[in-house]
Amino acid sequence: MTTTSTGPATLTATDLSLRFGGTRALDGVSLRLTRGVTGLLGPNGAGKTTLLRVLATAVPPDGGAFTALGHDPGTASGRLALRRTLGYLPQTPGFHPDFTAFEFVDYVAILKELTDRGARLREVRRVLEAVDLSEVRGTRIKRLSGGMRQRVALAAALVGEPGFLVLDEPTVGLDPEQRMRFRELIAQAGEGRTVLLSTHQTEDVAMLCHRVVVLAEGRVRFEGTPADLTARAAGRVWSSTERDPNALAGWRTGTGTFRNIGDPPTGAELLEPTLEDGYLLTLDGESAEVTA
Ligand SMILES: Nc1ncnc2c1ncn2[C@@H]1O[C@H](COP(=O)(O)OP(=O)(O)OP(=O)(O)O)[C@@H](O)[C@H]1O
Repeated sequence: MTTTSTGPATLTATDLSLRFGGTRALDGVSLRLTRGVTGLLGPNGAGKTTLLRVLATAVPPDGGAFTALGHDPGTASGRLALRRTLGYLPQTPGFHPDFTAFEFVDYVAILKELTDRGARLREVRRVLEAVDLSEVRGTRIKRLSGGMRQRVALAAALVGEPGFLVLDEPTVGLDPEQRMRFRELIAQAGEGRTVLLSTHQTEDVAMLCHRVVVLAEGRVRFEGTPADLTARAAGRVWSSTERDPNALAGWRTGTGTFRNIGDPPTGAELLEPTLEDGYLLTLDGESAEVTA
């Protein structure tokens, strides 16, 4: 399922910063995106949503600049051009619960300036079909399950074939089967498009992203391939029968042994690293949340 497309930069951001009072939500973020799905990982409060909102032109940065798909949102015309090719799935999509799935997506299509009624209705049907919601398109959103609502939000983001898709934790709250289905949809969306996907699920990144950015305290801690992030943990994951006090983090696994990350003692039984291990080590264990 992993998207492999690379190539020239479609988005380049330089030194983006944004403060909320005394909080530096973004503190000099520079990054480069290409076509395909890039994962954005980071602990709570790292600045992921803020970065996505800036890149989706929902809020201007205090400092720094970016261009996306050749458009400069620092100018009024560039901002408009970028918005016309943008699909944004925010963390809390603002549904009107009494709208049906069709009415909501149609409403978004109108906002996206699809003014020809026939073409617009065809496009709404197309995106609802793409996310497998054709059968419930006449159902009110308040009666849909959480997973279906997420798919309505994705359909709305896909209206008008955007070249740049910004997805803020789209798989949160989904059961494993729905999450798998959603990953397939995002992988399809990533073919030929630039997709930035914020998530807390390291498996989302391992299974579907060709690049990954790790953000912490408003700064980029890592930018590269999922394989590079995993490789950071090579030789730094080991098993033990008791909790190892020298480990940066350690947790008891289902088999009763401990999985530790950090600097292993001599003779330790090394384990195959995962992307999550590489991610936790990148955060240096400081703000990593490890749930066994
Ligand atoms: N509108 C706001 N007003 C004040 N502070 C804000 C605002 N939005 C974000 N922040 C602060 O900026 C920092 C980054 O928040 P942000 O929501 O971008 O993090 P996040 O990585 O998306 O977190 P999470 O994983 O919990 O969604 C946090 O300290 C947050 O409290």
